[in-house]
Amino acid sequence: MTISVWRYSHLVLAVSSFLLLTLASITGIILTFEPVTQKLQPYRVDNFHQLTLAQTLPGLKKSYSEISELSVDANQFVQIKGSDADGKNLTVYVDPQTGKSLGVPTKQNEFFEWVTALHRSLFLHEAGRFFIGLTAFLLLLITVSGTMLVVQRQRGLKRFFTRIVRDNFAQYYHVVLGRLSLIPIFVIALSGTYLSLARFDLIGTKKVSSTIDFDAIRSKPERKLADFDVFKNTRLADVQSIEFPFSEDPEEFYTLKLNDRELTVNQITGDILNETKYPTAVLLTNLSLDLHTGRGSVIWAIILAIASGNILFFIYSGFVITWKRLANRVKNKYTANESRFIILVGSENGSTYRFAQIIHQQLLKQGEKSFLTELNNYALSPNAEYLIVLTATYGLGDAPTNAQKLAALVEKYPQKQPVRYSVLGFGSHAYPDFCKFAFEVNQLLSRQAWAVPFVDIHTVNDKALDEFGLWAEAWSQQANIPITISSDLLKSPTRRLDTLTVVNNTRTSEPDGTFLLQLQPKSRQSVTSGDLLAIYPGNDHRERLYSIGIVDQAIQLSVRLHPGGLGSSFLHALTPGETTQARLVKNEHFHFPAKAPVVVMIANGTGIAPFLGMISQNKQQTPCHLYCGFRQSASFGLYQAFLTESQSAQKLTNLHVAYSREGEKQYVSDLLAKDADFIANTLLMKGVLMICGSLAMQKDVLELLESICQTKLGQSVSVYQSHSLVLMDCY
Ligand SMILES: Cc1cc2nc3c(=O)[nH]c(=O)nc-3n(C[C@H](O)[C@H](O)[C@H](O)COP(=O)(O)O)c2cc1C
Repeated sequence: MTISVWRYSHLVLAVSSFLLLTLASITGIILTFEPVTQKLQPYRVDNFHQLTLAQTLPGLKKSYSEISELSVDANQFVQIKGSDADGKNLTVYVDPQTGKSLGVPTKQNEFFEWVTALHRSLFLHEAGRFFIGLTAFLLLLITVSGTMLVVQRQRGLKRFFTRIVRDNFAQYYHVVLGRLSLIPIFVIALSGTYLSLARFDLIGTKKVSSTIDFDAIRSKPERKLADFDVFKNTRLADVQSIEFPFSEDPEEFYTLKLNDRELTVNQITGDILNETKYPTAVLLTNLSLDLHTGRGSVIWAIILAIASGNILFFIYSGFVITWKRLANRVKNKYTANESRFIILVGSENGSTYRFAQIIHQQLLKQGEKSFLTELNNYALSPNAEYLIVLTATYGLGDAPTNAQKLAALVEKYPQKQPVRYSVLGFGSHAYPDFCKFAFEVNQLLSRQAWAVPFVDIHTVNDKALDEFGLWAEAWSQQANIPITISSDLLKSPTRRLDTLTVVNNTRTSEPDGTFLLQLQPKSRQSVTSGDLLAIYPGNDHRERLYSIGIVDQAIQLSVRLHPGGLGSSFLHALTPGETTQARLVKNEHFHFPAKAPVVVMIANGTGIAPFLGMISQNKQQTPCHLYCGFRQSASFGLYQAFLTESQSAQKLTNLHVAYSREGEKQYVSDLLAKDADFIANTLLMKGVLMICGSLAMQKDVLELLESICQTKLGQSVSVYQSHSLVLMDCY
């Protein structure tokens, strides 16, 4: 069963019962004070549980001239009805050992009486009782569906009580308190339902009345009450009530209503004249009353009050959660057919929509036609040029509910024109399959003939605004459409620029125009290979990002000069000793893995930059294999000496180079295909593959990795991506 079935049932049940549930909870909380206040009355004797009828009845009979009935209530207060020496009727609480009067019972407090009537029947008699019974039943179903949701959220029954990942206040405490009060709420709901069924005689609670053989009643041997076996063996704690005989006639008898049976006892001989066990339904009704009202135990009454308070919180937090989800419903200005930008969202709890809205609104503000919808609404979009997918991951690395149909729809509706796609995954490292569904979507799109990779897949951990900002910058740079994430959304609104001094610039005239630039930040920076350097060549919003490697304690960039290119021309012109302003951006997901047994680096062109730094910093000599591709051997010349030296220093284990325009005319993916077994083994032993370079190379490599993973490991590459064993930083 999917998560949505439980979620929708939970919601529908909650919506249909919340008014009565609120009323029942409030009145329920008030009513739990009744047993607590009653228990505080001084009518209970200390050794109540040890007393037998043989120890108590003779004394009581002596103390009162006539007793018609003795009863023991849920508070274990003993009450007798009878008359005193003057023949005056009395009803008193007594000490069952001494017969001493302890007090006169008072009528139920009027306020409690009023609240009880409201709680039980809404002052509507039978109709009200029916609705209250129905509410108890709905609460039972809500508890069951809620339990299933927690099981799914926690990924199995075994992990039911393990740590809960904090999403937002309402959601977090809805689950935390739900788990804690699950049992008391279940008991409240089940006992309430049972009591209602019993009230409407839908459960056989009729007691079978006893028949007595009057001819068999003996009047000898006469015994004292204290010697009656049945009285010796019956504890006061097991008694509900005792009816005393009217007169001394042997045909008049004691009727003992115990907790589980009814006995009639000969008043002269102590013989048991009849014994009737109560049906199970009656016992269950009594148990339900104890459990539902907390009448027997102060501690249980307090637990019930807390659980009822929690029900009120669930009603509130449930509405907040639903409100947030509904608030994300989108009203589009343009249709999907006419829009140039299609933004598709996969979200379970709605937060991803907030991010999608930022992009959507920015595009609209700039006069672009943008259409925002959920992934399940994927369709043909004849004017689409850009497709942006923002999606969360749920369950065991699964699709959110509103994205489950995507794969089928993409197969069914291939776009007719090329569309540039970019996927942004939202997830949390608290789950083992980090952003798995986003990687799957990326994989799915990469297989479509019409889909052109535009910006490398990015991920956002725990809704981190800076990670979202990083993707937005990359996308905006690539599309040349300024997307500014407003200062109130990004926590670090003002860009803090660092001053960097140019240490070296090779400014080579390599055939493909590649050069190496080394920069030294003025202030000490915690920067490492794989991080990014953002430059602002035009001193305006236009930002260019470069992957950096740390070589000889300086920041090293590998840049290809594009004729007329804004960023590359700016960097190419920098001369040693000159200073420039730039921003260092942490790029945690592409750092050299601290614990991997082996690292395979895959690059083409200037994508080698971060790897040069990682190799240079590989002092612990983690086995490193570099697969890189260039157009011709001259392009590789820039790095050759460094890499040979690193091999001798055992910072680099193996080097594989492909040239696309010389010799065998190979691509980096051809080198990998030859070493398919090695690649599969690397993943198997939890080694890490890192890919940096062009998106076209990334697409080829991912296709190859998918087939290697499928054939040799029986898994999709997205599984390894989601476990951070395949890391990518492509552009
Ligand atoms: C029950 C549950 C399961 C989740 N499973 C995963 C998961 O397998 N992988 C992951 O990266 N994130 C997982 N997440 C985290 C969400 O994907 C992340 O919080 C996301 O930002 C939520 O987006 P939304 O509010 O739009 O649904 C899970 C969250 C919840 C509540």
